[in-house]
Amino acid sequence: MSKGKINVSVENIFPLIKKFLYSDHEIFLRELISNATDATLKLKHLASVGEFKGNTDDVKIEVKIDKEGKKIHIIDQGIGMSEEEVKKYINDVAFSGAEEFLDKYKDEKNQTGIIGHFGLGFYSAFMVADKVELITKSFREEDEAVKWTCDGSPEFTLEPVEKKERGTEIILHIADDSLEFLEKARIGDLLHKYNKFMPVPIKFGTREEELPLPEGADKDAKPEKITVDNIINNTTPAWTKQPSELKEKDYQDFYRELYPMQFEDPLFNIHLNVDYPFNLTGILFFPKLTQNIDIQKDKIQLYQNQVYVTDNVEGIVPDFLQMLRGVIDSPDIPLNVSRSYLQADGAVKKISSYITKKVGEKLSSLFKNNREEFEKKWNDIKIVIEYGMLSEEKFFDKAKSFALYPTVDGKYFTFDELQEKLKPAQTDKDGNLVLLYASDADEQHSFIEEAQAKGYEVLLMDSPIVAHLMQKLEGENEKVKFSRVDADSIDKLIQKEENQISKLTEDEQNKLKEIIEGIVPKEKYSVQLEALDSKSNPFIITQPEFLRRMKDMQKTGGGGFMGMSNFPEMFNLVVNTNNDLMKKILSAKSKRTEYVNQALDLAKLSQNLLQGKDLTQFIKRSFELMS
Ligand SMILES: Nc1ncnc2c1ncn2[C@@H]1O[C@H](COP(=O)(O)OP(=O)(O)OP(=O)(O)O)[C@@H](O)[C@H]1O
Repeated sequence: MSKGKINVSVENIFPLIKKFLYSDHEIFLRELISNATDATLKLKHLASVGEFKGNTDDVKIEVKIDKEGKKIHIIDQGIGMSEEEVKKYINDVAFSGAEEFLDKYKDEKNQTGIIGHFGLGFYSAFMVADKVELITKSFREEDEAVKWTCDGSPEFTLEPVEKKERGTEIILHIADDSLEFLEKARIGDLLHKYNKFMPVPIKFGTREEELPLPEGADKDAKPEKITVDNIINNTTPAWTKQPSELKEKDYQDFYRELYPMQFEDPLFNIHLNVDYPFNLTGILFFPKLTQNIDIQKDKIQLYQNQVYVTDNVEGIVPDFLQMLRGVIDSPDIPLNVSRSYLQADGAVKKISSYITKKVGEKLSSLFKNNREEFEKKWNDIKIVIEYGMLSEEKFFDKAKSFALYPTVDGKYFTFDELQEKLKPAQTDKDGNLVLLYASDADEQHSFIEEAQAKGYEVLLMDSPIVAHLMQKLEGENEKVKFSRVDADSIDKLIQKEENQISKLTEDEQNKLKEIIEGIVPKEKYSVQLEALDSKSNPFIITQPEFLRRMKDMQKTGGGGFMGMSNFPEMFNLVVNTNNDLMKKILSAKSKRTEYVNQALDLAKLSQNLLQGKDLTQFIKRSFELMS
């Protein structure tokens, strides 16, 4: 037996490991299984080039819990190590790796969000164990098996040991503060979280399996049961295959495998596959999204060579695509660095723009190949696309060809089509194309009807960030204006000629204004007389487009409009001087106030603004006016 002292600058590195990585103790299992996987894949590689002659078909990794003995065993059948290799790799390399890692970690301990904790490797075992044994036999027949033992101090022992099978067994003597890891359920969860797609089969206990009944067996015959290895992972998940090998069903099945609690099918998927200038594979799914852009639980998962790292893909996947689901796997993403570094990293930037490009291409081909289907999906994908158009200039350019603007009656236009088809009817006297829209087809029903009666199209723009998008589109297209149908009377929204003729004389108009202002609450309504079509409603309540849009934008985080949401609710009361009611108001003696209030309440009613006491009064007054 030989004894030695690990050459380290810190007297005792292990308490440090524990302290710094306190919250992440669980990663020891991922690290040790990754090492076992590497050792197995190396052996397979040697076999493929003829340097190893044995059979590597059924090699696996086993994780065993010995609850009574307070031990966890991780056993592989990989290349193993000779005595010299243990000295070199475990005492020197692994240790320097751990030390280097801690150095980095110390510097960045105040920076939140280090992704994964790669680079710690073998010594992470000491986060949960107070003694670690490593028993290993190299694939080279002539090398003797050795056992390395270390109790957490820099001293270790190395001695020959009896071991016939090739490979490495790590025995963790679990420390008293980590006994949770002796629970089968805890280890089962960890294996499921980190290892469910690793490339080498991982055995964790056994399970019973029923054999199929022989042909012609009795109806009541019980199938025979056998005990088989409980393999916890799928070694060839869908993203590791070529798109040509996969059918739609395979993608759907993989979605279920990733998110067993999702019952709705994804709308479509995007298979990512590049090897130059960086390596990246993965599958992204477009889920059905609702109005709700709340943070969701099932997120995109990041893997490195099939090892789960994190589901925080900030910086790697562009913001607007973080509402998608799926997997990305890349060995080229630096994992043990802070996020600010990540965002500045050239490779990572390229990955992010590659993903954006791929998503754009997929959407564009879906639109071109089957517009009808695309239109059906629009409502579920629009938030992602609109958000993308606002946040990524390149995506905005790409999305111009497939972003859709639906009308309240179910027609879909692209922006180009809107301009082409609506221009003749909806251009105002100043040459602006006015695009009318509603945010709620029921609430703005009477306004929509007025617009449609004039032959105008009304778009339905109801997603939460659409105000920002309209702002951007107007910025890019000088002669295009968006206007909500209830922002003014329809003749004012698309004003065709300069002066409309009023049936009232100027004196009458002044008098009318005075009367109405004396009755309606001043702080709420600004009274505007307009000579509209005599068939148009007498009173119309509107909220100026600018004011309302700024408020909408502020709700969803628009810069520069601070304080807008505190702005008092203010409306325009458009009074149609050509409606016959005005004559009645002017000449009425006894019922003037009632007429004005009645007309005001009706205008409120059509805007869904009549409630509570006002509604009760309205009903009462209506009956009185009838009697
Ligand atoms: N199960 C194993 N079988 C064979 N060799 C192993 C095994 N575990 C560790 N080693 C050797 O010990 C070395 C150090 O392991 P360690 O986990 O500390 O770092 P690493 O795997 O090289 O890198 P990483 O920091 O990514 O984990 C490995 O490179 C490998 O040569």
